[in-house]
Amino acid sequence: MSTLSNPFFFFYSSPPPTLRFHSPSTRPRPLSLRPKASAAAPVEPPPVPAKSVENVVIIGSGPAGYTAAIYAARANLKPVVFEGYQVGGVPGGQLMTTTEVENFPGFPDGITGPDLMDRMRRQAERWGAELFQEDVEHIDVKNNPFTIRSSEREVKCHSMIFATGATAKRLRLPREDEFWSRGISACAICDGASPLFKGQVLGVVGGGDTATEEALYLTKYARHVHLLVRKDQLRASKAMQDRVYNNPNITLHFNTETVDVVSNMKGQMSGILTKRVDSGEESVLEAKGLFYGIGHSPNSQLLQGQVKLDSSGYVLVEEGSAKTSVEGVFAAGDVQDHQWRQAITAAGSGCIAALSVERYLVSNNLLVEFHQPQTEEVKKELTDRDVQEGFDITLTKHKGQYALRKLYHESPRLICVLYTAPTCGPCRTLKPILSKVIDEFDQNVHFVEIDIEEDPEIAEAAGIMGTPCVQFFKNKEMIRTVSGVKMKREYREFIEVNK
Ligand SMILES: Cc1cc2nc3c(=O)[nH]c(=O)nc-3n(C[C@H](O)[C@H](O)[C@H](O)COP(=O)(O)OP(=O)(O)OC[C@H]3O[C@@H](n4cnc5c(N)ncnc54)[C@H](O)[C@@H]3O)c2cc1C
Ligand SMILES: NC(=O)c1ccc[n+]([C@@H]2O[C@H](COP(=O)([O-])OP(=O)(O)OC[C@H]3O[C@@H](n4cnc5c(N)ncnc54)[C@H](OP(=O)(O)O)[C@@H]3O)[C@@H](O)[C@H]2O)c1
Repeated sequence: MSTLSNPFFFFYSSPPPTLRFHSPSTRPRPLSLRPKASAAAPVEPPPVPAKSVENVVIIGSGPAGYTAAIYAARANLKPVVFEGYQVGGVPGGQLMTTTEVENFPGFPDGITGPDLMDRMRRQAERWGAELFQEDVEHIDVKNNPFTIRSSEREVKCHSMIFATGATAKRLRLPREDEFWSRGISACAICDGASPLFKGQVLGVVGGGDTATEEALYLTKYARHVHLLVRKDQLRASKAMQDRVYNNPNITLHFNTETVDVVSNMKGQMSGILTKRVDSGEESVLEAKGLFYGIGHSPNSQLLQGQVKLDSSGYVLVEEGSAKTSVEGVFAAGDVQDHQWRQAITAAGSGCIAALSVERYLVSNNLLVEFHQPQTEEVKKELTDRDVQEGFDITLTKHKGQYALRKLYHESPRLICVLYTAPTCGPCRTLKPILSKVIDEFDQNVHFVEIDIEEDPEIAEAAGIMGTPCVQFFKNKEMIRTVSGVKMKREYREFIEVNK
C-alpha cells in the first residue's frame, strides 16, 4: 500500500484530547413583528404574519454585505442575506483569503481577515439578519416585487442591496489547468503552508497589494520568493512596497511577463517560463509553485441586462450614493467601485446602501418593521462549545492525528478527513457545511479534522497540496480526495453511495 492510501503509518504514543463538535444553528430566532407606532402596544405581541415580500434582500457577505445587514437589521428591516457559497468567492468575501488586516480602524494591533469577517457576521446575526449560505442563481428586478432565487429558495423583496464583490483573476496560462492546485494557486494563505511548497522556491505574479502581500506571506514557508511584475514599478501601497524591498527573501523581477509553467520528468511543476517585456528574451526561473495576485473582476453577471454596468462590468451607481439605474436596487462594495476597493470603503458603502433602503421603503410606504427582542432575549455571542475529552469511537466527530490513527485502524465506518489550516478562510466556510452533512449520516461515518500546521507529517504523508481538502477512507484505503469547497450535495452523494 502506498503512503498516499495509508498515511497513518507511524506510532503516536500519548493520546491528545479529542474535540467534540456541535454545530450551532446559523439561523436567528424569529423576531416579533409589530406595527411601527407600537411603543404602547400590549405586552402580548400579535402573531408574526408570514412574510410574503421581504423588506430587503442583501446579496454578498463581504464587508459591504455584512455592514449593510447590520444597519438594515438595526433599522428593524429584518434583512435576508444570501452570503454566497462558491460563486464569486467564499462567504465572508475576499478578506477570508488574507492574513493580517492592518488598516481596518479599531484594531490597532491588526486582525486576521477571517476573524474580522467572523465578527461582522456575528454582529449582523445578533441584530436579527437572516443569513443563508447559498449562492444566488437568478435575479429579476424588472418586475416589482423583485425575485431572487438561490440554489435552495426563492424570495420576493421590495428592495435589494447587491454586494457581490469581486473574484480573483486568472492568467490563463497554457498549462494552468494541468497544474491548478498542483503548483499553481490563487490563495497563498490557503496553500502556502502545504508540504508541496514548504522550503521551496516560489513565484508570485502581480505588482499590487495582493501580490506583495502574498509574496511576504509566502516567505514564512518558502526558501525564496520571486515577484514577477510586468511593469517597471509596483502598484502596491508604499507600506507594502517598503516591506517587499526590505525582505531579503524576495527578488523583484520588473518588466517580466509570466508566459507558462514548466515541468520535470516526473510531471511536477519545476519552473516558470518568463519573458522580458523590453527585450522579448525568454528564460525559465526555477520554482515549485506560482501564486496569482493579479487583481479581481466584479461579480455583476446576475445584473447584466437589468441594471446599468460600465464597460468593465462594474455596477454604475449615482455619484455619492448607492442607487443603481433601477429604483429599489442598491449596490455596495467592490462590485461598484473600481477605484478604492478597500474593506473600509466597502463597509462604508454598505452602510450608505442600507440607510438608502430604509429611506426608499419609508417614502414608498413599503416598510414592515420587525422589532428587536428584549435585551435579555438578544442572541448571545456563540461560545466555543467544543468539549475536550478522551478518544471515544462511539462519537462521530473528532480532531487530530491520534483520533485519525485510531479510527483508521478501528472504525468500521466510512472516514471523512478534513484538512485545514488556521489562517485558511475557505476552511472556515467548509467546516459548518461539512459538519451538517456529517450530521445527516451520524453512525454511518466518522469525521476527523486535521490542522496541517499542528500535524504536518500527516498532511505530507496524505499528499495534501492545499486546504481545505477532504479525503474519504474505507477499509484502510483512501477512496477519494476532494480539494477546495464543493457543493453540499457533492459530499452528501459520495457519503450516501459509500457509507
Ligand atoms: C488577498 C487580499 C487581501 C486584502 N487585504 C485588504 C486589507 O488588508 N485591507 C483592506 O482594506 N482591503 C483589503 N483587501 C480588499 C478587500 O478585501 C475588499 O475591498 C473587500 O473585501 C470588498 O468587500 P465587498 O463586500 O465589496 O466584497 P467581497 O469581500 O468580495 O465579498 C463579496 C461577497 O459576495 C458573495 N457573492 C458573490 N457572488 C454571489 C452570489 N451569486 N450569490 C451570493 N453571494 C455572492 C461572495 O461569497 C462574498 O461573500 C484585500 C483583498 C484581497 C484579495
Ligand atoms: N493590505 C491591503 O491594504 C490590501 C491588500 C490586498 C488588496 N488590497 C486592495 O484591494 C484592491 C485590489 O488589489 P490587487 O492587488 O488585488 O489588484 P490591483 O491593485 O488591481 O493590482 C493588480 C496587479 O496585477 C497586475 N496584473 C494584472 N493583470 C496581469 C497579468 N495578466 N499579468 C501580469 N500582471 C498582471 C497589475 O499590473 P499593472 O500594474 O501593470 O496593471 C497590478 O500590478 C486594491 O484596491 C488594493 O489596495 C489592499
